Amino acid sequence: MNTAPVLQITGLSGGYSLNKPVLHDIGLQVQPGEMVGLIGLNGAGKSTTMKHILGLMSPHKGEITVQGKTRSSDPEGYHSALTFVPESPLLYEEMTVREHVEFTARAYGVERSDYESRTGQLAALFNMEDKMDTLSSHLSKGMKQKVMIMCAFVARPALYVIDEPFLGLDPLGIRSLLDFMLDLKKSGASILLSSHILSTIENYCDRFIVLHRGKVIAQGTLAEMTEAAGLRGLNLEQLFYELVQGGK
Ligand SMILES: Nc1ncnc2c1ncn2[C@@H]1O[C@H](COP(=O)(O)OP(=O)(O)OP(=O)(O)O)[C@@H](O)[C@H]1O
Repeated sequence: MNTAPVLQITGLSGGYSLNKPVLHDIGLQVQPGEMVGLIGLNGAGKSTTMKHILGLMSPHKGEITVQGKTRSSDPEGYHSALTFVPESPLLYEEMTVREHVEFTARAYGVERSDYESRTGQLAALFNMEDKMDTLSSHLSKGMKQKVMIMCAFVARPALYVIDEPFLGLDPLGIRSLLDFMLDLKKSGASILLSSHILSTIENYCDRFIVLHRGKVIAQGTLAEMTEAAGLRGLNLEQLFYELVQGGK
């Protein structure tokens, strides 16, 4: 069956100044119900790609569509079709955990009953039930990251963009997050996930995109990428090492 991609990036070049692009002709897709791992060394361009998807930066060239919409053709439809977990938590110090989650739910037009059941489920899943009425400034680093995750998951958009979510999470939190993402995927959601923890994401992502110095140097399933590189049998970490060392 030929399905339309939820996220499609075509010929994207972009960066922080016009005369110094960081991304060079990026092309990638994420299909419905797919979890795709975006991997690359520090500075490869993963967060910059995500900032372009979120509309925090404008492409120098190329196009990004989410469910067939661009930011310029349908800004509201585009933005309501995705949520984001940033690499570092960004919270309002004077707001409680519950207020953050409620604020996000309202922004995404989540029904009250859905908000209540999802919040209860997420609080239990991430072991945050006794912190729901705590000010964010009184939370630990890992708990702050959990608030960002709960905010992204209280809405049910078509696409979740998740930037290195595991840092700071305890082992139970990491497992809960991975299992929750698998459930979302089964329900048809699409996930673009960046992480350096390759041994963890190897078993969870359907496909991978390898970014190196702002270019896509490989993409596909692990089997497809190892086959294409003539390196069958390697695990993701071994293949990644070979690809980026070879690209030096
Ligand atoms: N605010 C900024 N202003 C100017 N250049 C930036 C800015 N943020 C990132 N860069 C540059 O853009 C390039 C890509 O950085 P980016 O943050 O996208 O990398 P990344 O793949 O997410 O890395 P990491 O794994 O360290 O998070 C780097 O060369 C970096 O120096």
